[in-house]
Parts: sequence; structure tokens; C-alpha cells
Amino acid sequence: MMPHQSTAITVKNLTMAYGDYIVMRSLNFTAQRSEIKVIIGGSGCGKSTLLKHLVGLEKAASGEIFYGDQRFLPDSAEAAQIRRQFGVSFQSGALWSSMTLQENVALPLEQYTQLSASEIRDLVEFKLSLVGLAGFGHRYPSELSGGMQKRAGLARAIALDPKILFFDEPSAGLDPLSSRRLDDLILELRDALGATVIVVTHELASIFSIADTALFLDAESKTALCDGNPNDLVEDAQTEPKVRRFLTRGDSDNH
Ligand SMILES: Nc1ncnc2c1ncn2[C@@H]1O[C@H](COP(=O)(O)OP(=O)(O)OP(=O)(O)O)[C@@H](O)[C@H]1O
Repeated sequence: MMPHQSTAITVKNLTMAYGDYIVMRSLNFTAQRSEIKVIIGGSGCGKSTLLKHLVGLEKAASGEIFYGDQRFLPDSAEAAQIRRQFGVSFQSGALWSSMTLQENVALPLEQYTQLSASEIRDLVEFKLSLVGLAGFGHRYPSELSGGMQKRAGLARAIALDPKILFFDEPSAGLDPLSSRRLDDLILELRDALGATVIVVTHELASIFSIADTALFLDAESKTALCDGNPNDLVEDAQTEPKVRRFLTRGDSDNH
């Protein structure tokens, strides 16, 4: 059966491994257009590995990934075209320290579009204003706070109006207020771009405030134990105890 029209991402029987070491076996899930899906689970369960597979930095041991109805094979000719729809903000994809914010955000536009210098300048200013950094374009990353740097990374990730945004622990190292602002920003960007958003996070507050769905990866069984709205998962008596414990920070052990 072809994946459904409004389905942005379909993962079918995805097995991920490093050499002989299997990280996850036969994962199945979908993400709809404009859905915010968080990937959660204990340390080392394979969250970052899944993100790397989704963006094509790692190749599946077996199984398939579809964007819309297009199969995503990292080495194929179509992959470059699919990747153009991605906005990626990983820790490793931090800003270039030798470039101003303007130059950082302009980079993907210069690389991937035929826009003129003045069009790029206007777009960069617009993207910076979307993340609350209008007027900061001339600054270097070192001249910004950690929260501002994260937002600048976001501005770069949305430079090409991505259909799908990927974030790896966006609020790591931020104070609770900055982290909250970043969550609000992710919600605003989803609404403004209509993008599907995939986020790896450990932050419970973020999970409950931004996620439409939470996919829980379990290292022990090497499978996803659930994929649902986090509030429903806490309420639902059928939810795996492990997932409930995670989402309630162990409080449900007392019930
Ligand atoms: N390049 C690699 N080569 C071999 N094994 C790896 C590699 N990267 C990760 N692993 C292993 O794969 C498993 C999953 O790692 P991954 O980084 O995806 O987990 P994670 O859920 O993102 O962890 P954390 O929450 O601690 O960031 C771990 O056992 C890790 O040691």
C-alpha cells in the first residue's frame, strides 16, 4: 500500500545497526504533515541514531523510509532532492564561529538557490526576525548567549523553508525560561511553515508542551514501546509501565 497523502514520513520495518550491533529492530511509525513528534527513551537507546537514519547520515541495516510517497535511499539521485526539504539543527551542526549570523544563515541560500545577494539579505533578515534576532545579523556567534545561538541555529535550519525539521536536543544546556521560549518558537515555526517536526529531547516540560506524539524507544527490547500523545499516554491504563515511569519521572511507581 502507498503511504497516505498527508503522511510526511513513513518508517517501515527499520532495523538500525552499527556493524553487528543492532540498535533497534523493525521499527514502524509515521509522522503526519505539521505533526510534532518527539523521540524519547533512556540514554543510549538509539534516539540520535534514528535521527541520523531519517536524514540519511546512516544507512538502514534493513527496512524502508519514505518521505511522502518517495522512498528515501541516502545514496540515490532522488535523495538530494528529498534532503532539500529538510531543516536540520543538530548539536554537531553548530554555527560557524568565523562567520556573522547573517553569513551563517545566508550560507544554505547561497549554496542551494539562485537568489541575488539582495534577495538573500532580505530573506536572512526575515528568518532572523522569525526567531527573534532581528538586528543581530552582524554579530558573531561568540557574541551571543547560548539561547540566542540556538535560535540562530534554528534560523539557519529554516533558511530554505523546510517541510521537515529535525532537532537533536534543542534545549540542552539552556535555562528553563530560554528552554520554554525555544519550545514556543518550535510551535510557531511549525505553524508558520506547516512543517513536520521531529525532535529528540530529554526535557519532560518540552515533551508535554510541544509534542503531538511521543515515540518511546526501549534499549532492552530494541523496539518502540509506544507512539502517542504524551498526555494520553500518562492517562491510559494500558500504557507500558516503563513509558509511564519515564513520563512521570518515576512518580507513577507510587500508584
Ligand atoms: N558510531 C557508532 N558506532 C558504534 N556504536 C554507536 C555509534 N553511535 C552510537 N552507537 C551506539 O548505539 C547505541 C545508540 O546510541 P545513540 O547515540 O543513538 O543513543 P541515544 O538514545 O541518542 O543516547 P543519548 O540519550 O545518551 O544521547 C548506543 O549503544 C551507542 O553506544
